Amino acid sequence: MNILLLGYGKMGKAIEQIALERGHQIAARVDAHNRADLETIPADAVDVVIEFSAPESAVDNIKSCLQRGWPVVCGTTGWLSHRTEIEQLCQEKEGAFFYASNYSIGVNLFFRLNKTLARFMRNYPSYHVSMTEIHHTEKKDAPSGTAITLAEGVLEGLPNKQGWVTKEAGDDKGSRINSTDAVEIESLREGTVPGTHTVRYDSEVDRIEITHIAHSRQGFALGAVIAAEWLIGRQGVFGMDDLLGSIE
Ligand SMILES: NC(=O)C1=CN([C@@H]2O[C@H](COP(=O)(O)OP(=O)(O)OC[C@H]3O[C@@H](n4cnc5c(N)ncnc54)[C@H](O)[C@@H]3O)[C@@H](O)[C@H]2O)C=CC1
Ligand SMILES: O=C(O)C1=N[C@H](C(=O)O)C[C@H](O)C1
Repeated sequence: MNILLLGYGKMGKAIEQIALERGHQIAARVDAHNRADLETIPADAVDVVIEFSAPESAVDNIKSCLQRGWPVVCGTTGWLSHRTEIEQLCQEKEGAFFYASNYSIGVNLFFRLNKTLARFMRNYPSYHVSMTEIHHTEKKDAPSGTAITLAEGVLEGLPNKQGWVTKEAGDDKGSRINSTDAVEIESLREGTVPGTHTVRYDSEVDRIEITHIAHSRQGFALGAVIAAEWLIGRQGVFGMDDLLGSIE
């Protein structure tokens, strides 16, 4: 397939390498400096777009591609307040849009483990749930998209919790509630860490915790290419549960 890489930074380059290894072609590489080129690329030169750019550019990028009739696989985080708008545009254009806060298969297994653990903990209110995510110092958004998905999974299993809050300031980005009623998320930025997520349940006497550690960006990149292969020929709005469900 002919892939348009929209955003050619750390992830764009990792995706290019895996796409070439899997026998695909790169139709174009569009980054901030040549963003205007997007409008000049012939529509039939592109089978699918893989968009990994920045929180402030993702929405415009996705809209431009859906307007051109291109299927879009998006991994950019930090723009989800516009999700409904994008999903409506996709339906209106009869297009195809795939989003995941994390394309790694391992993280998606971890998402399922997290939901199961949260259901187990429902009857043990003496445990306080909190999360920590660690990423490289270039990361623009906090908490990470993955941490937000994990928090949503915890909230599904623990109906008494009322939202998530960022730990440092208590100035939540999810909902304005007391942190004892909420899932606390701590965001740390260290060196070149690709992505580490921990969910923990602490009581007076012990702690239960689960951690996913990405050793590199390879897992994210491979998942994004597999999602692009899967998306071609489909119409609608999709996520990793659709993809994994279809290959289980
Ligand atoms: N869903 C997932 O599995 C993963 C998501 N991410 C997310 O992907 C995004 C990109 O991550 P990285 O590649 O590490 O960042 P990066 O900063 O290395 O690369 C982003 C690139 O986008 C470019 N860019 C900025 N504005 C643009 C525009 N208007 N059009 C096209 N390109 C533009 C930048 O110049 C830069 O080269 C982030 O939001 C990150 O959180 C990262 C890893 C995995
Ligand atoms: O910015 C990153 O690097 C990553 N971003 C994603 C997120 O916000 O969850 C996924 C991964 O953790 C790496």
